[in-house]
Amino acid sequence: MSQYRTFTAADAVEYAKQFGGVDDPSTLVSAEEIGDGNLNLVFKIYDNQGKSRVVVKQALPYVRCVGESWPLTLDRARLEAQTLVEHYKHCPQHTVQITHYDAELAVMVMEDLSSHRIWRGELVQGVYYPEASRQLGEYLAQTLFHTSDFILHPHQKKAEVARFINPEMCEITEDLFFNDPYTDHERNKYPEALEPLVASLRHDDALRIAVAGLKHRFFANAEALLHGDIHSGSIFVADGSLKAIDAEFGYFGPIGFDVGTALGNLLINYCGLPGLLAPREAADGREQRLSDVRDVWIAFAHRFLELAEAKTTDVAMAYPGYAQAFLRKVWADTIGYCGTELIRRTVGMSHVADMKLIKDEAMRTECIRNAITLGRTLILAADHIEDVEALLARIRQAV
Ligand SMILES: Nc1ncnc2c1ncn2[C@@H]1O[C@H](COP(=O)(O)OP(=O)(O)O)[C@@H](O)[C@H]1O
Ligand SMILES: CSC[C@H]1O[C@H](OP(=O)(O)O)[C@H](O)[C@@H]1O
Repeated sequence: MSQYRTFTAADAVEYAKQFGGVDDPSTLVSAEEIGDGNLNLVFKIYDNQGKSRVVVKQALPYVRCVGESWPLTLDRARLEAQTLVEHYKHCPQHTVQITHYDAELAVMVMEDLSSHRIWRGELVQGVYYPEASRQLGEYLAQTLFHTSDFILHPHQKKAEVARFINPEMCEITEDLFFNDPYTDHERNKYPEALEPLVASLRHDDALRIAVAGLKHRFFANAEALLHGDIHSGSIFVADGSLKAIDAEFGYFGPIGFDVGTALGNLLINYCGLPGLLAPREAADGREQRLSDVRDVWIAFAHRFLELAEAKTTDVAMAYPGYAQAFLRKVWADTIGYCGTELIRRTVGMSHVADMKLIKDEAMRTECIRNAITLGRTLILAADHIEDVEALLARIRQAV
């Protein structure tokens, strides 16, 4: 018989007293459910001084933002905890620490990051963290390199691919990224005025073939243990600090998917800023986003190459020039997946604050139009954009 029950705040406090790793558990007295994501319950546990001490996160047996009509595997809590534990091993400075996990209850206890703020919230308000993009590139390079064939023994790699098989969560991505926005799906949501543009996506053969290729590589290319949903709402920032959370979509997939998702969210912000801030601040913010895109890629690629040079264990893959050749493919994937993130966040069901918070309806529609147009441009041009400077030029040209 399963022990699973959905936690109340009181259950979360009791659980934290037992498994929170707090010196004096009797000081833990209350909990607040603060989940604002699409899927799970998240409780902050407070002590008798009103200070939050640890976080307890529990998976629900369904998609929170939809309800019980969309059941979802509880095993996602295991996948999230194990992905974050694995990433923490390779990049502790930029990964939230998971201190306890329970499969039966689909619960994990983690480090409280109340001293940080969710990056998306800061980006929409125009608050700039100059080190965040470089730190994100570092997180991506360390976690993706150290879980790839460059370094893992082939037997270990295959065992890891099996441990992180994540079919139900991958199916959500497969549908929401690569199917829904390109079909007339009931989950899609976009301003009526954009119907002709959205309809044109469905009938664009070159686009549909490029998206099919990206989906095929998402199915087939087990290159590294991805975070699987590394958007700006899954990243906490503070002065000089960045921490990734929320890795329940973790599985072995194409490296460019993680890098592209990260860049895609910076570019959604780039497209939304004119509707969020006054003209001068919006222009400055857009320049910062472009330099963030450059910094993420450069930090990622430099560190990945450095690690490949120093630590590659496979004889064939260690041959001089191979890592550079591999990164050229990752670059093309990155641009393509970045484009699909822009489109799925504006045409599909999972909209984000960078667009939702734009008050003026006409302006919001224009910003969404720009994001869709940019997404399409990037998917179509992915194999032809030489380097990051050429990418920035394309973005400026497109919107
Ligand atoms: N370790 C943490 N410390 C403090 N707050 C957290 C922590 N983890 C999550 N949160 C808060 O809970 C919210 C939802 O968490 P998230 O992991 O994104 O849930 P979901 O899986 O439902 O998307 C975050 O946006 C953040 O505000
Ligand atoms: C039906 S899940 C939709 C969407 O929600 C996830 O995001 P988060 O867990 O950060 O709220 C993920 O991006 C999914 O694609």
